[in-house]
Amino acid sequence: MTIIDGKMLAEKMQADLKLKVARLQSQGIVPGLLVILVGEDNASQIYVRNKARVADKIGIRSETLRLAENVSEQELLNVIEKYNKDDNWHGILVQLPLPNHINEGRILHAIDPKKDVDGFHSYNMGRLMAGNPAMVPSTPAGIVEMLRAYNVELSGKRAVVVGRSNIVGKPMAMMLLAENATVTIAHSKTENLATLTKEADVLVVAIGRANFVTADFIKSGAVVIDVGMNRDENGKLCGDVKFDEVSEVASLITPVPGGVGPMTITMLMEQTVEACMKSINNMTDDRRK
Ligand SMILES: Nc1nc(=O)c2c([nH]1)NC[C@@H]1CN(c3ccc(C(=O)N[C@@H](CCC(=O)O)C(=O)O)cc3)C=[N+]21
Ligand SMILES: [Mg+2]
Repeated sequence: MTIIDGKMLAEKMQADLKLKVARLQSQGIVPGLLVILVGEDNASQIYVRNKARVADKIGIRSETLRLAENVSEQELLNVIEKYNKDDNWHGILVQLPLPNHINEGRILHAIDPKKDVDGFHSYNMGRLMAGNPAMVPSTPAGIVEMLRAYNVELSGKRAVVVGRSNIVGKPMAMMLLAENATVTIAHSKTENLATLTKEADVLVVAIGRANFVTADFIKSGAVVIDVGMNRDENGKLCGDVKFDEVSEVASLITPVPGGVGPMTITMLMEQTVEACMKSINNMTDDRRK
């Protein structure tokens, strides 16, 4: 069994990105990522801080705009509109979850799809579904990068994704399909889940329940990707997969922490740089017109 080192791969990609950003900087261009954080949710504060730290390391200018928990939907929409128009910001990310009084879908749709580094806007989701991806959600994109780095064969293989969220499960299934895997999406209503997952050559687990997936869910030699980010009964960070026993059965497995999480952040940065480069090309195109 081999542990997929997401942290190391993320650091390598960050070093490559740093060079790319340095080249942009020598032309006087600095990619900018605006993160909007509503309220005081503890986990969100940590994630946002991590994003800012990685942006800084790569040379991306980032700013976290903190809005009060009781900010109105309209105020938030106004803020997004302002940054949509501001050419200095190439990426805009609204940290989820949002407070209940705010309609998440309406907010995500207010972000200019060109600046939607999360890939959550329906335009970008549609592009992914159409097989012509633009901005893509960073968690599944990071998983595809990990599978590629570890030479995991996907074509013709049986992939099972547990979880059907718009931010992980659904886009993950589309990306695996694009790699010619035979894809099944399972979820909380799926009957005989373990029987199904036991058929998976590649199993992606994104259900949000600590240590839910045990060794009896796993085909011998399977590749297991754990998207979970939970706290166990001792408050320790853990995934959706019971690592100790599943790693006995799997051929490759991601740890938590140090697996999917660092790759998620890195792909966000990559998309910010990509958005910046595209915006320059568009400006050049406009001048040519
Ligand atoms: N608009 C939006 N975009 C997101 O991408 C987004 C979001 N909202 N809301 C919350 C989730 C969660 N998420 C994580 C990213 C990195 C780690 C990460 O780096 N985890 C570290 C451990 C971090 C720790 O120690 O707590 C690891 O797995 O090694 C975790 C979680 C992004 N999300
Ligand atoms: Mg994650």
